[in-house]
Amino acid sequence: MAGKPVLHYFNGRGRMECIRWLLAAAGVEFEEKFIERPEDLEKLRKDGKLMFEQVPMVEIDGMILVQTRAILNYIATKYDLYGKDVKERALIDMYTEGIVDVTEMILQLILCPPDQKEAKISMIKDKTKNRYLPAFEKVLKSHGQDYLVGNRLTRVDIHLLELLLYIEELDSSLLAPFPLLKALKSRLSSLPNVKKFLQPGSQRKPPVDAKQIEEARKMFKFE
Ligand SMILES: N[C@@H](CCC(=O)N[C@@H](CS)C(=O)NCC(=O)O)C(=O)O
Repeated sequence: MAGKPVLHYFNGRGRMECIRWLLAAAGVEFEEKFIERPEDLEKLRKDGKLMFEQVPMVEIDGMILVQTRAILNYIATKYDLYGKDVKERALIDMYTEGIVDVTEMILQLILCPPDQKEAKISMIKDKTKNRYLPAFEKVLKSHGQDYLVGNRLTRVDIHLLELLLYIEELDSSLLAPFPLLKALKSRLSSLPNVKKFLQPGSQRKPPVDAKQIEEARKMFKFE
């Protein structure tokens, strides 16, 4: 039997947190090998484990996978979280890309120069409130099911839950005008695997320490 997947990334959310979320929601236990110093990343590169010299990297089922989307696609397919047919999959992909657009804006906020931060937060709040959350509320209303696509849990519900938690962290009032999204959030939060991952210590917290942010920026050459 294959061992647990091993996740290689730094001890932060970044591009790995959605992978952690999806594995956890599928009820898959995983191990983490944190990249703590530039040498850790260099070693993975020298060992030929990073196809494009980048992380996230996941060792799973005898494969070494890189590229966040490819990793998520594999997990979603393997654990039957990718819809029942090509049409459901098309919707899942479309909704997922919208979620990625907002999630990336929020995650990149920590790397934003202090003098631009306020303007960026206000732009993100505006887009979240007026563009993205209304779009997902509308999907739930017209679809009339407990989940975003089809009538069972798929990866996109998990991606959206992760995003809703980040949005609440940014401003807890943003979700207020969206009753169907709030109901989805509480339904998903009570699923046993999700509930377990919501326990303190399972998810990564945003870095608060300026030194930690600077180190990550240097190590990963963030612009
Ligand atoms: N398209 C890749 C991008 C990966 C990426 O940019 N990884 C960053 C860390 S979040 C990295 O390894 N940067 C180091 C470098 O590019 O040299 C993905 O989605 O996985």
